[in-house]
Amino acid sequence: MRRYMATYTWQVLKKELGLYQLARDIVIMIRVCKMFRQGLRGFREYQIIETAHWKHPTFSFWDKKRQSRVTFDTMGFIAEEDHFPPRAIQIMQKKASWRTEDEIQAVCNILQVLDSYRNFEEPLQLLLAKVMRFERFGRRRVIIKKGQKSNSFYFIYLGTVAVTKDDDGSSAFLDPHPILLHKGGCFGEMGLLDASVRRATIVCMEETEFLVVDREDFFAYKLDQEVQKDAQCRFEFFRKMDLFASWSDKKLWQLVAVAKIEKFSYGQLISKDFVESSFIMFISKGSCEVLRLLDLAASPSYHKWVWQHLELIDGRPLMTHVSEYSPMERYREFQIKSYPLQDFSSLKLLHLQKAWELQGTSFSRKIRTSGDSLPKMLGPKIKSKPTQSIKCPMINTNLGELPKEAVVGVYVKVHTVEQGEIL
Ligand SMILES: Nc1ncnc2c1ncn2[C@@H]1O[C@@H]2COP(=O)(O)O[C@H]2[C@H]1O
Repeated sequence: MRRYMATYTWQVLKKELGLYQLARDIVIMIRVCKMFRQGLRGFREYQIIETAHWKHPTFSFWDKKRQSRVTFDTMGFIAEEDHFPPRAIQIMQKKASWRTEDEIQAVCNILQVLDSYRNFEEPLQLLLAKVMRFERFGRRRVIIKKGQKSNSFYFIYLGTVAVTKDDDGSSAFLDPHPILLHKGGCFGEMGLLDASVRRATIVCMEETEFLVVDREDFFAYKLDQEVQKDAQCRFEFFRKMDLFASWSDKKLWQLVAVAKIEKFSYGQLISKDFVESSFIMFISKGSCEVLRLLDLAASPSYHKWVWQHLELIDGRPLMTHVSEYSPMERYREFQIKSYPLQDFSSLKLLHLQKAWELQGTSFSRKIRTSGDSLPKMLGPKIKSKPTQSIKCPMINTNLGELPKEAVVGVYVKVHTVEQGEIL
C-alpha cells in the first residue's frame, strides 16, 4: 500500500509540479519529521521515568451529590525525595522555544544544587535551562561508549556513574575503586570540545538522573567556550606547578583532559581514607586538613583512666558524669594526684562509699577491683574495696572489657594541605 502511494505521489508530482516542487516537499517533510522526533524525545524519556511500583496512581469514587465519578491522579502530586521534580520534568519535555521565561527560571533555580551547573555564569545557566532535556537510567546502563561519536554533554542530577576504559562498563562492577562521578558532576564535554570520539565509557552504578545538552545546543549557546575556559584554568594551574615543569604542553593537556574541578565546602569530608583512594588531588584553592583517627580503646593508658573514673560513677552514664565534673572537684582531684604522700585517700574513699550506697548503682556485672588497681597516687593506705557490680553494655577489646560508651576514638590533626599541594 505504501509502495503504491509512493509511486502514485511520484507520478502526480512529476506530472503536475515538476522536480523542484518535489525536492521542496521532501525537505519540508524531513523538517516536520525532525520536529516530531524532537517533540517526542522528551515523551520517550518520560516513559522511562514512569515508575512501575506506583500500583494505584489514580483512584476514583462516586460523588452522590453531583451524581458523577470523581477521579484523582496522585502522580501529579508525588515528588520522590531527591529526584528531579515532576514539574521540572514536564518543562523539560517541551521544545526549547516553547519554554516560558518563568519555566526556564524555575528549572534554573532547581539546578542550583549542582556544583558544575552553578559554576557557570547566570546568563549561561539560563541558556542551559532552556535547552536541557531530562533522562533517567538504571544500574549498568551505558551512557557513553568509548570510541563512539560525541553527541551530548551530561550533568548528573541524582545517582552515581563510573568512568571505565572498557566498552561495556563491566569493569566498574569488578574494580574495588572505580572512578566515580556523583550528583553535581558533569561529563562528556571533552568529545564535544575537540570533535573527537569518546575517551572513556560512562556506566550507571545505580538509578541515575541526568540533564543532557545536545551537540547543536552546546555550540549554539557557546557552551564550548565556557568549557574551554575551564580547561584553560586547569592547564595554567598545572603549568605553574614545579612537579610538571618538565612536561610538554601536549602531555599537560592530556592531564587536563582527565582532571576535574571539584568544590568542597567548609567542613565537608573529602575522603574517608586516602590510602584506598584511586585519585590524586591537587588543591587549587583553599586548604584542607588531614586527620588521623586514634582508637582510644586500643590504648592501655586510656583503659586505665576509664576504669579509674568508673569508680566514681553513681549509676549515671559515663559522659554525664564527666560533664558534671566541676572545676572545684577537678582542683581537688589535682591536689590528691599532685601530693601522693599526703593522705587524701580517706576523702576519696568516703566519696566512693557514698556512690556505692546509692540505689542507682544496681549494676549487674560484677567486677573485682583490689586496692592495687586504684590509682597509685591514692597511696598505699587503700587496701581493698567492696566488690562492685556495673550495669552497662560492655565491649571486649584487646586490653579487656570497656563500657560501650567509653569505646571511642579521637581525630588528631596530622597535617594541613595548602593551595598548590597534593593529597
Ligand atoms: N579520569 C576521568 N575522570 C573523570 N572523568 C573522565 C575521566 N576520563 C574521562 N572522563 C569523562 O568521561 C567522558 C567520556 O566522554 P568524553 O571523552 O567526551 O569526555 C570524557 C570526560 O568528560
